[in-house]
Amino acid sequence: MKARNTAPDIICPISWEGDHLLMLDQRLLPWKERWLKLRTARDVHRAIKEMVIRGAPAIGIAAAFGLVLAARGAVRRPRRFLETLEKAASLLATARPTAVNLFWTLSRMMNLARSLWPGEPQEIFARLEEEAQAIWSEDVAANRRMGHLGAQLIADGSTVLTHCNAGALATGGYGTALGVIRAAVESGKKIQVLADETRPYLQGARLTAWELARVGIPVTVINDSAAGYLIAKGQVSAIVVGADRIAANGDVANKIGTYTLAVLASRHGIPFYVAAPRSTVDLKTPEGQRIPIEQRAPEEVHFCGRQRMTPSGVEALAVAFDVTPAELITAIITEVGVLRPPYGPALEAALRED
Ligand SMILES: CSC[C@@H](O)[C@@H](O)C(=O)COP(=O)(O)O
Repeated sequence: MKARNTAPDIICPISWEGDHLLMLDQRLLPWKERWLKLRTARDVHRAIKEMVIRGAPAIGIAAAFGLVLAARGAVRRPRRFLETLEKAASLLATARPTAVNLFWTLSRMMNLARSLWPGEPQEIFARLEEEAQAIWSEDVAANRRMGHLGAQLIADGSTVLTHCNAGALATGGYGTALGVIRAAVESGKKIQVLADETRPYLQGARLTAWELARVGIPVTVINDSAAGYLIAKGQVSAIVVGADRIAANGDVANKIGTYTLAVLASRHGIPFYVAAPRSTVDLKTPEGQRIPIEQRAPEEVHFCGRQRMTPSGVEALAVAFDVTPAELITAIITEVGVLRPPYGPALEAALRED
């Protein structure tokens, strides 16, 4: 069954068309709005790896539809149905290592497939399609709930700094960190947003700025290295970011540069909030140092667009994420409540909630 969001203020990175997945190519934003047609799990794997889609919850949702596409193709080879799905899940799991949402959705989808096997492939395909749609709509609902809860932490007249893109493009729609900002604005508060450009991939300059402009929230893009100066001058009231993985003790992996902001927030006594759904919590990883951190191709640092910025012969290191220790985080905003330290028991309790 087709599924898409059509309301004008709803930005959504994917559209499920019943026999293929449409994906907004985030590599081309804000210059071009091009939708790619994906027909196989292999297409989805490539799209995640190459950052056509990015952001922890969005990667997870895309992977769920990758499995739906694999199931659709496997209906024609019923005897190898489950084996085909297992292979597709293993492939999708290699797309990116840090965002735990990818592994969470793959195991949710595969647990369902295994529980229905042996069975009628067409029927299992239909159930997987429903499950992927449920994962997607649950994410949007979680975003809205987080937005509502998080907005209460943001005072009228605040200037909020955010990093990377934790908005509708990075989720099923609406956003985590940007959801908090959007909900604060929707509740009538006057909010200024500062968006770090987020070198090298420029998720802040390209995507956060595009998204906020689209929903009519004024945003000022700053170069990443300006954050310390502005915070020291008292020009930032709070920092709100998303997360790619939250370890059992509350340490948070997020886009490289997040840790620097948390240190600055602590030094200058401003709140540092993380907004993330429970699908981003990984209780199996005890602490942040155990979270696998993605390193991307050095070209992402060497180049700005098509222009090489470094002399030939020098090396570059493209570390994609860092870890912010729990002690630097003022609160973790989830869909079931605003968690405060100590995060270990708070996260465990949040995951037990219905
Ligand atoms: C709601 S998205 C939270 C995070 O996934 C986001 O802040 C982030 O770090 C994304 O990194 P990316 O490399 O663009 O996938």
